[in-house]
Amino acid sequence: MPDTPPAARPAHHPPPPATGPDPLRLTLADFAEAARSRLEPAVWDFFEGGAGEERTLAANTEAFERLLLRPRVLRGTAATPDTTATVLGRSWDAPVAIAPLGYQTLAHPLGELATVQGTAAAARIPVVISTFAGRDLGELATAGGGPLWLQVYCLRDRSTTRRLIERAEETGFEALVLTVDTPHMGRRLRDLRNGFRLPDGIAPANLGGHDFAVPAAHARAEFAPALDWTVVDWLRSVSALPLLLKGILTDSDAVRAVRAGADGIIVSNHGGRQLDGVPATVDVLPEIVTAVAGRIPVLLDGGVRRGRDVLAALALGADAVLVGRPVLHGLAADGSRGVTDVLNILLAELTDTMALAGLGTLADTGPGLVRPATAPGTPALSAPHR
Ligand SMILES: Cc1cc2nc3c(=O)[nH]c(=O)nc-3n(C[C@H](O)[C@H](O)[C@H](O)COP(=O)(O)O)c2cc1C
Ligand SMILES: O=C(O)C(=O)c1ccccc1
Repeated sequence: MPDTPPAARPAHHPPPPATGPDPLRLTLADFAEAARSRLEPAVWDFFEGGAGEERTLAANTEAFERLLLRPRVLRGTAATPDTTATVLGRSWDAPVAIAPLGYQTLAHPLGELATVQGTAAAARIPVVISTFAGRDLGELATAGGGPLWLQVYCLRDRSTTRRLIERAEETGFEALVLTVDTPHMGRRLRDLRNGFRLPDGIAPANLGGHDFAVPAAHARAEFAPALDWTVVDWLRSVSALPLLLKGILTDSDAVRAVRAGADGIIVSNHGGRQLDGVPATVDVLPEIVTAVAGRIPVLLDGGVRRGRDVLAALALGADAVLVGRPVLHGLAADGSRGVTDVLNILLAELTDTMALAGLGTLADTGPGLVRPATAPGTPALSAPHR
C-alpha cells in the first residue's frame, strides 16, 4: 500500500494546531527525555544528580508512588475545579511555585528570563530566583512575568549578600527564601566523576566578584559555613520582605523556624542533592505540619512530577509545592515555550485529578484523600515502563 501515509491519524483526532504543545509530550517525564537528548551528558548529570548514592533522590519520587488516592463520588463537583490557592496573603492560580535553580543559562541561553516568561504564560505563580541565577535580577523583574522571590545563600561576605537582597527589594521581588541546608554542597558523585566544570560564559549574574568553574568549590569558598538561627534576625535587619526557610526536615527545626520569626518554611532535601540518607520530603511532611499547627505556611519540594503529587502533598498538609528539575527539562527542550508546556501539563493533571477525585476546590483536600504510606499492605505502584 505505497500510497497510504504511514501514520494517518483517525478522523476523530484532528491534528493539533501548529501553535499547540507537542502532542508527543504529554507528561513531565516526556520533557525529561527530550531534555536529556539535548543536553551535554555532564550537564544532564549536574541537573539530575543527587548526593552520595542518591538514595534520597530516589526516595522523593518513590514516596509519591506509594501515596494512593481515595476518590469521592457523586459530590456535585464542578466540571472545572478551582485550583486557586492563597499563600502568604497572595492569590496564586495554582498551589505550585518554581523552585530556585542556579545557572539556568546552562539549560538555555535565555535561562531565568525564559523561565519567568514561560511561567507567566501558563499561570500566575511565583518563580524563585536563585542567588546563582545566570541572568540579572533587574532584567527578570521587568520581563513581564508574575511574582518573583529571591533565594538567598548567605555568603561569608555579608555585604555582597546584603546588596543582592537590596537589589531584589528595589526591583520588586516579593519574598526571600533562605536556603538552610547548604553550608557547602553535598558530595555529588556524578559531578566528581565527570570532573564537571561550568562552560565558559556561565556565571552568576548578580554576585559580582569571583567566578568559579566548579560550583562546589564556589560554595566552599564563599558560603557562610557556620550559620545559626541569628541569621534570621540579620535578614530581618536587612529586609522587610517575607522570609521563608528552605531545607527544613524535622518537626523540631520547624518549631524553631516559627519561633525565630520565619514567615514560612519549605520542607526540602534540596532534591536529594545535599545530605543523602534523609527521608523523602512527603514522608516527613505530616509531622512537620502537625508541629507548625497552622502558624505559618508549609511548602514542600522534591519529586513533584504529576498533578496527583501536588494534590497528595496538599492532602498531607502542604500549602503549596515547588517544582525543580521539570522546569529545567522544559527549558532545555524548548526554552520559555517548554516551561509553559511543562506547567500546563502539570496544571491540567491537577484539574483532571481534582475532578476525578471529587474535589471542587483545594479546600476539599485533606488527609482522607490519600491512603497513608504506612498502611499495612499498601502496594507501591511499580515504576512505569519507559
Ligand atoms: C540544577 C539544580 C540547581 C539548584 N540550585 C539551587 C539553588 O541555587 N538554590 C537552592 O536553594 N536550591 C537549588 N536547587 C534545589 C531546588 O530548589 C529544589 O529544592 C529541588 O530541585 C526540588 O526537587 P525536584 O528537582 O525533585 O523538583 C537546585 C536543584 C537543581 C536540580
Ligand atoms: O544548590 C544546588 O543544588 C546547586 O546545584 C547549585 C547550583 C548553582 C549554584 C549554587 C548551587
